[in-house]
Amino acid sequence: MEYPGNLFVVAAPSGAGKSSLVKALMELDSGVHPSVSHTTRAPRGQEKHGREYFFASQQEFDAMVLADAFVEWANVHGQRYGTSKKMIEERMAQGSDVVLEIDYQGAIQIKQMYANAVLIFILPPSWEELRSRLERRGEDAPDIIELRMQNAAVELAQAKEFDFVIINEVFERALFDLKAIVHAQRLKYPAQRRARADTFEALHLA
Ligand SMILES: Nc1ncnc2c1ncn2[C@@H]1O[C@H](COP(=O)(O)OP(=O)(O)OP(=O)(O)O)[C@@H](O)[C@H]1O
Ligand SMILES: Nc1nc2c(ncn2[C@@H]2O[C@H](COP(=O)(O)O)[C@@H](O)[C@H]2O)c(=O)[nH]1
Repeated sequence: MEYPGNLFVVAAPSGAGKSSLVKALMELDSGVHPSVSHTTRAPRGQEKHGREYFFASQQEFDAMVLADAFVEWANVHGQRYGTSKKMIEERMAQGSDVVLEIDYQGAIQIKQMYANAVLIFILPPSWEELRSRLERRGEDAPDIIELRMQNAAVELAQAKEFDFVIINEVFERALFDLKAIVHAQRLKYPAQRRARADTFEALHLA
């Protein structure tokens, strides 16, 4: 089914900067809305239930899997994470663009379900910088950082499966690339060209 809203999937190894980029994009563009995932991991820092994630017990997560409530879910860094089908389909049906910050396994499942979804992979500029961003963020214990660095090797090998790759070295440059992808996608399908409908009419392309 084709919805009036677009679906963007942003994946990256932990620490590459996807949350920072998506947050900055949403501050600039009120047409892009996040999907809040469910996870079995515990909240960290200032995270709030319903804002960063819906924090679920193993039993609650199992029940959602059984009820077919997730459009995708995966095991990531030893925890389970999933995207609610109802949340994203309602938003896209209303004409909102939805952005998912999920791992590569989820991204591949999403592309199988929604052929028009745009898959974007964020690369760090180097392994050293990836580790140092995880350390500087100061939210994960050393053993968790080690696990995330090991998983990053597997994740980076999946970048070639994505529609676009952005290198997040200079933050503003990476944000510019992300904005350009979003704007270009909005012009692609007739139902999504509202912002420049006048141009398409003038060119007899409406
Ligand atoms: N271009 C950049 N240059 C320097 N630091 C950056 C850049 N982009 C993001 N950061 C910093 O790197 C850290 C990791 O970024 P962020 O939390 O956005 O990563 P993430 O990919 O969303 O990680 P996770 O998957 O674990 O949530 C943060 O402290 C962020 O401020
Ligand atoms: N497949 C999915 N992956 C998800 C989802 N929500 C988040 N994630 C990914 O998990 C890791 C770790 O996140 P963190 O918040 O614990 O640092 C990261 O790669 C996320 O993108 C989801 O719904 N599905």
